[in-house]
Amino acid sequence: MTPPLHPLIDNGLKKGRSDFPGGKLHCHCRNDRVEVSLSSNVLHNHVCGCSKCWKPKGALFAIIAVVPVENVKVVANRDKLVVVDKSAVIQRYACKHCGVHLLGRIEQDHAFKGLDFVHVELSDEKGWQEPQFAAFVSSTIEQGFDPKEMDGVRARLRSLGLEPYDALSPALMDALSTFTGKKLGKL
Ligand SMILES: N[C@@H](CCC(=O)N[C@@H](CS)C(=O)NCC(=O)O)C(=O)O
Ligand SMILES: [Zn+2]
Ligand SMILES: [Zn+2]
Repeated sequence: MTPPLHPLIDNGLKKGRSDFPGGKLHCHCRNDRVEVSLSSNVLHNHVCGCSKCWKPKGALFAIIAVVPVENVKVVANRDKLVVVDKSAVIQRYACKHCGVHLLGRIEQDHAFKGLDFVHVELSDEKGWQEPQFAAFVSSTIEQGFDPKEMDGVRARLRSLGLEPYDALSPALMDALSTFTGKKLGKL
């Protein structure tokens, strides 16, 4: 028995719609919810096992995607947002009351600058791009997950169509290395 991975995928993946126009994300507060409006669908949606991405209680993975910053707008209760770790590459803005991460932004020179990181499960709308792969799978061990159970977790991810990686997907790793190669003048 594999443990719950994430409520959005535990009962199988639901495919998104290519014509999905975006929607609103909101935090988990009962009142005065922080709201973020996205004016497009997301890209590169994936599950992430790292310790920094916000995940719902009991889930082994986060589900996280990117969206161009110009398509992202905080539309309600922005004053409740705080940066979780100012030293991180991704500045993750969390609701200081419920702890949910509403968006992650990269301010420094970086391959992914210009893309915000968001969790589509914070939306009531259906049609968001479904997860495409699993990232930072081995990082779950750092948070206490039994290394002996990793084969089962990877098999379960594969059965859902989510190829497991211990960093990002090859395409995203290539994008990061292309950026570095150019910066170093090697490309
Ligand atoms: N093993 C580390 C990996 C952390 C990590 O590198 N996370 C990736 C995926 S979200 C990243 O890009 N982090 C940049 C950041 O957190 O700013 C952990 O679990 O904390
Ligand atoms: Zn909240
Ligand atoms: Zn992560």
